[in-house]
Amino acid sequence: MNLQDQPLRALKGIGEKTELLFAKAGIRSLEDLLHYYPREYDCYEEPVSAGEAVPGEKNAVRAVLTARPSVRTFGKQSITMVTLRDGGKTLQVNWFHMPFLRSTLQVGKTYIFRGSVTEKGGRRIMEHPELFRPEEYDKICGQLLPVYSLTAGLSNRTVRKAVQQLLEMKPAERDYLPEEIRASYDLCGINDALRQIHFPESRAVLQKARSRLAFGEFFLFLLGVERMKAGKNAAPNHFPMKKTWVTEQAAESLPYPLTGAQQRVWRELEKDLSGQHLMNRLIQGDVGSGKTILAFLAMIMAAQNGSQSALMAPTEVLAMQHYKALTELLEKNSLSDFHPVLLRGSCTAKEKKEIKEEIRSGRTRMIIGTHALIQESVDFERLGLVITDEQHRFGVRQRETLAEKGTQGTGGGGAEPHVLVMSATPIPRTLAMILYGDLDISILDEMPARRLPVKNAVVDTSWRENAYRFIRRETEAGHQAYVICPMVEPNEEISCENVTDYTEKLKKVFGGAVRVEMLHGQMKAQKKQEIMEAFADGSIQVLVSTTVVEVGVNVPNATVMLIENAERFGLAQLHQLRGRVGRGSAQSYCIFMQGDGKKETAERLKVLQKSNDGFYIAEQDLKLRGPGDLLGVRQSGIALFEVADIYRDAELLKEAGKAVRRTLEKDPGLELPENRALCERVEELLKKQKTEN
Ligand SMILES: Nc1ncnc2c1ncn2[C@@H]1O[C@H](COP(=O)(O)OP(=O)(O)OP(=O)(O)O)[C@@H](O)[C@H]1O
Repeated sequence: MNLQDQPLRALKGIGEKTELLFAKAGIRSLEDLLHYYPREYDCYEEPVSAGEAVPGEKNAVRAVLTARPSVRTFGKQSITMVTLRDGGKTLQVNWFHMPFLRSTLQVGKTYIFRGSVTEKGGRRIMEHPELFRPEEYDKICGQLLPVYSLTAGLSNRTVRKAVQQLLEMKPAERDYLPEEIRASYDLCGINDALRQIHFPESRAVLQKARSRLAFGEFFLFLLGVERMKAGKNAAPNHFPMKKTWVTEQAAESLPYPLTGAQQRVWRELEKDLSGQHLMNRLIQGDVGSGKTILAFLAMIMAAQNGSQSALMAPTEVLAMQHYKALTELLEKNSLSDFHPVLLRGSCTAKEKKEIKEEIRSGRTRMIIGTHALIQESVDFERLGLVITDEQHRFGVRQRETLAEKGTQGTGGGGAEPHVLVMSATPIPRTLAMILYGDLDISILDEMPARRLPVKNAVVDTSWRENAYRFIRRETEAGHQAYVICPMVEPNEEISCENVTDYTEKLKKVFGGAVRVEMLHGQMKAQKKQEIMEAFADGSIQVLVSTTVVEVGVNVPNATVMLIENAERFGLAQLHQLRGRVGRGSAQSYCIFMQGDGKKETAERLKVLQKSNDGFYIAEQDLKLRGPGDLLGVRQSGIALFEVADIYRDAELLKEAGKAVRRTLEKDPGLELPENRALCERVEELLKKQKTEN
């Protein structure tokens, strides 16, 4: 029987009206119903006597009805009441709008009353309980019963009954998970899982069913991603680039040697750019691992091969910094002819017009910008490489919009460009696959040599004066400091530090010897630029800032980071902020100042004190925040799965990733007979995704 074609009316007791209600909840066929998983489970407790009922909890109370219920009416409202007695104790039971109970309940009979008990003025009251005959209750006692998400008019009982009927028809689905995978991960069959997810025999069995379904969802998704990637990687390279000695020369001109990881990733990039297929790659590296230079080398390689490249940064501050660093690198290597330009929202109309003309005519080969690159109508002459920095700040859609611009090139280059994405969000590889599904992943897992790990301190506000003394000492030694505040200006409703007042305060604390300035997102671009430049060249010693410096800002001479109201930031964000120091060879320090005095905050911040490793911190953040949101990961991941949860099931996700790799190693085209069901299912999934986009 193909459940997909079977309407709900095939079930007894479901008519047109109920069918419409089901449709509102998205259930249109028996197949939909089978996969409409419960939101939670209700466990019918062992009944207790009226005297034993515990306030604050749900109780099932077994009692003999000793008197007829009384009914009180107030206009159209009514309350039906009985009093259950047990020794000297009483329990009052109330129902709303059910006056008929007065005639249906029989004195002298035993009933089970099930509901939440409260205590008011020394009296225990059970409000609006479910009512059962003992023999009826015995049948369900101890069982886990499903609770479904409902729409108005559709009761849980109706859905439950419909599912029960459906399961009695013994629907049999073909299991898409190959036998061998099921055996090695100890997973039950799909039909067992479906039955048990609705009506589990026990909590243990329910857990098994859940794991099986979650694993299956991850497995299918990851396999789909691999197939999609294989398709994308097959796209021809419209901008084949020859390897060039110019990039080697640029790398050699740096004041440091590339780390082993940088060299490895650079070789991967070179291979992609010169290969037969289009590049779609993500570079993932912890803060300060040196991603930027790889982007610059790729841009140089593109320019040397006659293509334009565009680098899109998430903030103006960062775009300016990249522009400056790239310009210096080119000058040093006599490559200024590539003529880099900086396009940002705050350029004047005249500037924008000139820059756009340079891009359109092909005079410039390198374009750095912010969102302006996609917002403005920029025509590229021959866009061969698109780089987005800090991908989580942009959506996938924005990355694609920029890439699409390449296909409209004016100089005959109108074809899909290479795509490179850089991210400092350290997340496990499998999770990265969910977020950046269609990209190949390169990981920079080595920090530049001669970096001393940042020393951390978690303190409360009583330590502030010490912190200032410490900052003064560091500035006297020729170093610089950041102070981060959560707010720009004072706000009566939120008590936390703000950049405006704090800057004034520090100016007074440090006097004229130390230059203190502020930076925040609401300042004019010109002012921001001046401040950043003055901080970068060392003429400002202390920069009081909001989190605008969080991503990518690079001033290696800064050695102190003081974060006020550290409790207001997530661990991953604090790690990013800390990443602004420890970028040079001097010892750096990060002071997390806690303003809320809470023990939980101190515990959370200790994770940062313990480790400087972004991957470890991201993992702890995932664990601690549970259903929180790590830089938008949840939002992007949540809609994909019905049972699986990328946080709670992180381990399963990892295992599913391994299983996918194993399956594809054995059978890359999914052509073996045992993988037929799997292949069909994945194709279905990909087709569905395509039509949804
Ligand atoms: N191999 C290296 N050896 C020493 N210093 C390096 C090396 N590679 C890069 N650097 C320097 O390290 C600093 C950080 O590099 P970069 O800004 O590229 O880091 P990032 O990975 O982009 O970090 P973030 O995510 O914080 O932006 C820069 O000052 C850069 O010049």
